[in-house]
Amino acid sequence: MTIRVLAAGDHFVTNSLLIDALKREVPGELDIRELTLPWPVVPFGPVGEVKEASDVEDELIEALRDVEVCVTQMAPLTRRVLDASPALRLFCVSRGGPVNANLEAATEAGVAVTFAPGRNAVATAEHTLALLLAATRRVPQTHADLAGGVWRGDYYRYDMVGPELDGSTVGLVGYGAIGRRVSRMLEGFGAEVLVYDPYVDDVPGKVELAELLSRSRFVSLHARATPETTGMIGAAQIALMPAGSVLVNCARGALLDYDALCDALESGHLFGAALDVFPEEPIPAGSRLLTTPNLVMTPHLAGASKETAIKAARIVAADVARYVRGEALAHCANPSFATS
Ligand SMILES: NC(=O)c1ccc[n+]([C@@H]2O[C@H](COP(=O)([O-])OP(=O)(O)OC[C@H]3O[C@@H](n4cnc5c(N)ncnc54)[C@H](O)[C@@H]3O)[C@@H](O)[C@H]2O)c1
Ligand SMILES: O=C(O)[C@H](O)COP(=O)(O)O
Repeated sequence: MTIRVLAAGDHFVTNSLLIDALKREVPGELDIRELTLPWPVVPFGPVGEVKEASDVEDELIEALRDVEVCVTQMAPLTRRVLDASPALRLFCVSRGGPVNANLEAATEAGVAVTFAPGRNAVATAEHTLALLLAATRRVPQTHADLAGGVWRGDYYRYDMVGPELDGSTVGLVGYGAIGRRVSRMLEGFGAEVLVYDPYVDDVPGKVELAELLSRSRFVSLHARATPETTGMIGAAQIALMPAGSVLVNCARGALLDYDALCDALESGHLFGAALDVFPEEPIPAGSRLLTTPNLVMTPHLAGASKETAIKAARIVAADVARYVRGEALAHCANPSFATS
């Protein structure tokens, strides 16, 4: 039996990556169609022109005609798309969460939704370390000095450079795929790692949040944005961090009070901070973040790498293979859904 599959790729997880992975992982005959989506479709962070999900629904509905399986990063699985696509049984999202799928509607329609946890853990962890070190070693500021023709000697003043990682305590808030990877990297730097994550057990260094904050010279956020984690690091929490500490957020803007962070950088309580994610993306013109001292920022790109895209395609294709073989799906997101 031939299964009709739609590869709905974009410029990150491309159709060619999705199709290569399907051909490698999935047994039997596939009839693969392709749709290339604009980047991004909401609700992903902005790169280039942002399209509303409703703008691509019509194209998607047309491409999904008689299609049983769809593999994609961005395609919006809305109630309207589901209603118009009765042949669809499996929708595989190559992201850390199936954020572009209406799970409730998909479950009602009998469509299994999968996702690709951990596919960007290495890229995000490496970027976290890059930002942490850039903020601590003042890399952007010293580069800007040099580019401006200034060779400053005062970086040899002890108060101008941050603490060494070796022998320092680093607090990780959130100990999932990325937090664990960062922890492994920090071992190589000789740092002591503390962890706050109420949902993991048996982790060496697990402490309560207040203890983590008050003992850590570096704090890095790696929890998902949930009602519980929203605003979890505000002025009171930053005040607990030792003077001269460094705070990094490569997780989600919602976790952190950015005004409180700017206050702590301006007062000098924090030595530095580094951010890859923001409450509003792109950062609006005139934002205080753009003029706050000792802040290193990148435009929500921590998870981006060629390897992330390849792993993402492989993870979703492996679940398509399980579906074809009638096995339980490894990363099924539907609550109380029969996964085989
Ligand atoms: N900047 C980027 O490009 C980028 C890329 C990938 C992921 N992310 C973000 O990084 C974060 C971590 O991603 P991940 O793949 O490791 O996710 P994950 O789901 O593997 O891990 C998240 C961890 O957060 C923990 N957690 C939940 N509630 C918590 C709480 N109240 N306090 C502390 N920890 C809590 C969970 O138990 C889990 O261990 C997410 O916010 C994700 O959206 C950002
Ligand atoms: O920020 C990304 O690449 C994204 O932040 C991915 O996040 P996700 O793991 O929630 O898809």
